[in-house]
Amino acid sequence: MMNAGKSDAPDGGASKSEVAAIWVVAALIRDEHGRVLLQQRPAGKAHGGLWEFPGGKVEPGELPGVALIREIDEELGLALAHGALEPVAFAEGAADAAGRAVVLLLYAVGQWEGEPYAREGGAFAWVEPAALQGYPMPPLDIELLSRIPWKNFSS
Ligand SMILES: Nc1nc2c([nH]c(=O)n2[C@@H]2O[C@H](COP(=O)(O)OP(=O)(O)OP(=O)(O)O)[C@@H](O)[C@H]2O)c(=O)[nH]1
Repeated sequence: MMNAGKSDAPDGGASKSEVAAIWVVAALIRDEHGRVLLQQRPAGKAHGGLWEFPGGKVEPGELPGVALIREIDEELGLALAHGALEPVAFAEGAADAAGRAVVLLLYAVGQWEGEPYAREGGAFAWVEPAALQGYPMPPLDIELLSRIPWKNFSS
């Protein structure tokens, strides 16, 4: 049913034509022990100090999987295998005052190579799945975490 009043839809009430989506991709990377790689956002940036699934913005015209491979190489120096990316969950944020909404796509990474190092500074950590909730995260990463079907990823 159409809602003529103020909307509580994901666009936060902004007119649809005023909302621009930012597409962001993130990786669920696990090591041989089943631990998950988290990255800490640098202080001074939006959500600074919070821990997120590593990734970044999709560039205009770029395929999400290609963006994820690029971002993980740029940020952590890991090489992901394109054929081994599996969509897991997504989360969508309300538009902010500037009419900007974020759509965050999480991919499980079946195969990767290299040793992570923080190429752009900041910290990263390998975290047991049961301990992930102890790491303060931005809102959409919290949603993704709640949607991960862990039974599909038993080690
Ligand atoms: N991972 C994540 N990103 C979010 C959330 N909410 C939200 O607005 N974002 C925004 O989504 C974008 C993620 O892209 P990014 O990781 O490349 O961000 P960045 O600050 O390094 O951007 P930059 O490359 O322009 O410096 C950022 O603008 C971040 O603020 C959220 O809940 N989780």
